[in-house]
Amino acid sequence: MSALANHAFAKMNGIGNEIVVVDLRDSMGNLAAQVTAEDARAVASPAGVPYDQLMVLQPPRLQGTEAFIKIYNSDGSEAGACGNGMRCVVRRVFERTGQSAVTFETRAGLLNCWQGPAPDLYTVDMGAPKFGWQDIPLAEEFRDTRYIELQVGPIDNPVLHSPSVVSMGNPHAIFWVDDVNAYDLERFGPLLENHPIFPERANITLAHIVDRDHITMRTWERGAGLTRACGSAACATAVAAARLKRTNRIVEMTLPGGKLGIEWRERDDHVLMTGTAEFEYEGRFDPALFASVA
Ligand SMILES: N[C@@H](CCC[C@H](N)C(=O)O)C(=O)O
Repeated sequence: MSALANHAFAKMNGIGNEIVVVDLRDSMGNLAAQVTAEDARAVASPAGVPYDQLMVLQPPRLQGTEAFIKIYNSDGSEAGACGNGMRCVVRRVFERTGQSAVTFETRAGLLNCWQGPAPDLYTVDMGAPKFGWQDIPLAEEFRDTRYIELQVGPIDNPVLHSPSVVSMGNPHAIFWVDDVNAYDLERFGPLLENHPIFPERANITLAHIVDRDHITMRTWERGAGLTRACGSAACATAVAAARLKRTNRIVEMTLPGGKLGIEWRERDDHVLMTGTAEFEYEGRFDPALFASVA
């Protein structure tokens, strides 16, 4: 029987990024480790609960942390980081415990989170970006990852080309464009996500630099497809733009689902993401969902 059968969940969203939060810390103990890719896909099936990321809270492995969080994409793959999902988890934990600052562990490392500058805002320290080609990872050496040689469309007139690449605990490619809505991201997204240059696939973003303090963007998420928001992509895009000296280190990001504030902090290289998190509804997973994967 799946660890998720009959278990409580909360459906939330982080500026439109569809998130399901499941807290397996108390009730399931070591069964928590047994949530599988099949379970995650079953939850995302038409009879389940729609989501881009499933955030599974497991018992903490390190002293001083609130939980170890496993992050699943709707295709069942695991993600190292999910900024919008983290804000949803943080809101849930703050509301239940009255805390205003907390540390979680994810596959990408420790994440400090705290109440933002207004009651409905949550800040997540997403850690330091990585730029080395092996860290992203890329399939071959690129010394300068501010722009890499990659294009789609005719060789002499590419539709999209020369993305910046960044790891924010997960791989991101950012294509700089004049109008983020002028491209068929549902068509190009899967091609680029699965391009052989990205051995672990990649999240694909179209970004337009409005001015030194403001960027608009849309993202095709690895393992989840077109989303209304991707927090780690917003961090990666802000960092990539600042690295190109085209923006300041504090920027406002406009995504289809809303706005995020991003600061690439000078003193420790960490990226801070601030935004809202919305509760939608809660329920229990129907065990029948998992019957075929039992
Ligand atoms: N929505 C997330 C990122 C999700 C992870 C991504 N699809 C991956 O597999 O890398 C966010 O808000 O950061």
